[in-house]
Amino acid sequence: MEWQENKTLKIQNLRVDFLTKTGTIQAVKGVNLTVPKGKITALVGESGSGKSVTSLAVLGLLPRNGKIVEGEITAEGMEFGKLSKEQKKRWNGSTVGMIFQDPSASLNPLYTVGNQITEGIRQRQKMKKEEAEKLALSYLKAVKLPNPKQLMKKYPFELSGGMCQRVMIAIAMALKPKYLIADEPTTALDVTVQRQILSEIYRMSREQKMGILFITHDLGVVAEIADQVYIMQVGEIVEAAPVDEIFHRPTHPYTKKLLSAIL
Ligand SMILES: Nc1ncnc2c1ncn2[C@@H]1O[C@H](COP(=O)(O)OP(=O)(O)OP(=O)(O)O)[C@@H](O)[C@H]1O
Ligand code: NI
Repeated sequence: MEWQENKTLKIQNLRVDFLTKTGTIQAVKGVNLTVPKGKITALVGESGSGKSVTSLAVLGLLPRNGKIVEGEITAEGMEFGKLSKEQKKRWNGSTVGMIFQDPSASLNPLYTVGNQITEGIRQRQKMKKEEAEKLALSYLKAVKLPNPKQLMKKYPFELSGGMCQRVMIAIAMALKPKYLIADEPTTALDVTVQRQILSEIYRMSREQKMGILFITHDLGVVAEIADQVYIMQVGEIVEAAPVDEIFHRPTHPYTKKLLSAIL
């Protein structure tokens, strides 16, 4: 798959090791991945294959014992490894945004929902508080959260998991990152909410030309929204192809196994 350089988030030969008491774990072993703008790229693989570690590495958010030992991550003409501390802060959020697997862990428990979205908006563009609040309200409406006005005054602990997840998506929309990594964003949500979130994510990719890396176990979801698919197994990408090819002409035995499990 060929994509224009300046319109992709590119991960090249990424290796991530974890140091543990019992030795070194090679969690990611030379991953190559290209996420083009305006499209949805799915990253699929069994539990423990290194999907979350790959995305945390892209954001510079690896746990303390994790280390990028090799590789390059580039977007918008910048190479992540060469950025200053300040630039890395900006990269995280405005170049690449993330919706985490566990939404309760990614919202700040000390601030109201309204505060968190409004601050996100004002970080990105200078505007009066009232204006930012209006905009925040419109993003909460866009993710179909009920009673958005009251919701603005609530703290994360007052919300369900599904609501937190939608708030995270609203924040991602407000920050308008060039790329968004969504790590299992709809696991543990009921089906109706799941559908709404998927269609919001799809809309962001098309309308805002956002490049989305969508991590999931669910091949049904992949078939529905992804443009291209990467299959990961024990720290490596074993197959990469446009979505139709993966479903109709899988080449790797592991991909075939995954597909046979859902058919
Ligand atoms: N802090 C850590 N210390 C040691 N090993 C870790 C650490 N974090 C992750 N790992 C290891 O890295 C590997 C990849 O984990 P990762 O969370 O990326 O898997 P995943 O593909 O996201 O799985 P899941 O689908 O369950 O979310 C696993 O073997 C895991 O044990
Ligand atoms: Ni994960």
